[in-house]
Amino acid sequence: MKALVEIKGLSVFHRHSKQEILKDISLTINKGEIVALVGASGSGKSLLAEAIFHILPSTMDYMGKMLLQNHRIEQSMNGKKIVLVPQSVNALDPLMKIGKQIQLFSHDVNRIKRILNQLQLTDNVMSKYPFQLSGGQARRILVATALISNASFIVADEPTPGLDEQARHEMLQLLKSIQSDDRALLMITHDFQAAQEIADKIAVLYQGEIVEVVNKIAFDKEGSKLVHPYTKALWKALPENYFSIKGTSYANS
Ligand SMILES: Nc1ncnc2c1ncn2[C@@H]1O[C@H](COP(=O)(O)OP(=O)(O)OP(=O)(O)O)[C@@H](O)[C@H]1O
Ligand code: NI
Repeated sequence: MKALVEIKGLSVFHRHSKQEILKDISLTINKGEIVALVGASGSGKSLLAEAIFHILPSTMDYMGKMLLQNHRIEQSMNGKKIVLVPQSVNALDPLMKIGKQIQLFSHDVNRIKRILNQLQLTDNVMSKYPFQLSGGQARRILVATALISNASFIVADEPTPGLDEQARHEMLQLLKSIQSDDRALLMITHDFQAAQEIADKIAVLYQGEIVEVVNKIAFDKEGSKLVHPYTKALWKALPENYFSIKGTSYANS
């Protein structure tokens, strides 16, 4: 497989204290691959995305290499070769109608329609302002803009919260469809189940370090190939494992 994105020895730290929040992160994302980044709240998932896009908080800095097809990732690639679906729906411009915001990424009307429909959004969202959307609709618009773009690398920071079961399913299917193009996706998520559903590999971030990269194949019924205790805990917390009856216990211990 060909590497699309390579992150090598990335550290993110506070400028003043030099305290590291992300420590020596290395991760390769191949063409056509979906990689999920999972980890607890505050473990540094969003900062990783912010480092890639050169939008770290001004009090922070990074060291290390980030490459897209062997070229250093530059801020000028944002919204073009690489697109971030930010965690906060506040990222939508409150003063610009949705249609205009989408057209910043593409003018291909058919493509726009198809993707909006796949996300259960009707054309009339185009004439609305962000404040007229529900949280779930706003999140779907953010994802739609990324999918509508021609970016080869998409990072989606928590694309599923606030969606009902049907919308969540549609969202995951649509994210998965990126695979059929020559693109790659890094999906940042709390939702281990979503990661397991669509990702080819899952990188587990724990206290600022990637402690394990799990290939899809390791998700056998027993989760026996999982190494790190944190990954095992995430796996055990999945509903299907929590309720499976093994011997006399209810949890899969
Ligand atoms: N702008 C900022 N200024 C100072 N510290 C920050 C800033 N943004 C994040 N941090 C700190 O960096 C750490 C990692 O934050 P980050 O947002 O990357 O976590 P996360 O894994 O994305 O969490 P969540 O799942 O809640 O989104 C946290 O301890 C947070 O307090
Ligand atoms: Ni985050």
